[in-house]
Amino acid sequence: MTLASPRTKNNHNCLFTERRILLCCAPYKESIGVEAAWRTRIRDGDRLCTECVPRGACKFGVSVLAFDDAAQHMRSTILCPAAYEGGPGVAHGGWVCAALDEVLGQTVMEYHARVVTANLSVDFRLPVPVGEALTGHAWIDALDGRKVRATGELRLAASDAVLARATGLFIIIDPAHYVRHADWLAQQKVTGGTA
Ligand SMILES: CCCCCCCCCC(=O)SCCNC(=O)CCNC(=O)[C@H](O)C(C)(C)COP(=O)(O)OP(=O)(O)OC[C@H]1O[C@@H](n2cnc3c(N)ncnc32)[C@H](O)[C@@H]1OP(=O)(O)O
Repeated sequence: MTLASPRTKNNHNCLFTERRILLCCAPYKESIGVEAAWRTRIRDGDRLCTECVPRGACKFGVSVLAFDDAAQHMRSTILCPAAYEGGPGVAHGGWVCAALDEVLGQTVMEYHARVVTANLSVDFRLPVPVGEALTGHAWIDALDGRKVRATGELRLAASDAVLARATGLFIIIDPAHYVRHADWLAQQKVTGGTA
């Protein structure tokens, strides 16, 4: 498959910022190994964490997202950056949790609404190599009011071996969530990082 074809553009409202975003198809499907039916979105600015927005990329190395809408299943390409090396050549467990949080969270937000993670349970099955192509998989298990449960896996792209698995509980938040937090924090006599 040639990757040189221009992106197919669709206007779409970003769930978080209400900005118009692009849903992009085709260019990187091959890298993620997805069938043509999967809808692929390149992460060029939409639904990134606040600190990642200026650089237009996820700091944890979660890049292309592809969706099987019928199954509410997401696949993503992931590479553990060298900065998150823990043991020699392998990822720090904190990065594994962060990457799975990202993969599950993106899936829940794609199919439901803006959420925060209330609970994440991770099984570390095998060490995760740094700088090696990985895939993230996640799917929705259940929706119950504001609670969304999802499961996800981090796999080695070369063999599809499952390296880590997580289940998560995500809570749908309203637009005032972070305003309430800022108000709460203002009452806590915080010092802005000084001891
Ligand atoms: C924008 C780009 C995003 C890219 C994707 C990244 C995804 C990553 C997402 C994250 O990592 S978010 C950061 C980590 N998470 C947090 O900081 C959340 C901190 N916790 C909270 O803000 C609040 O505790 C929370 C919003 C989760 C809940 O508070 P609320 O006051 O809104 O709800 P409430 O406490 O009434 O709980 C609602 C329901 O959830 C249940 N619940 C809440 N936390 C729970 C918990 N930990 N375990 C089990 N159940 C829980 C709770 O029992 C209740 O169930 P019922 O409706 O059946 O009564």
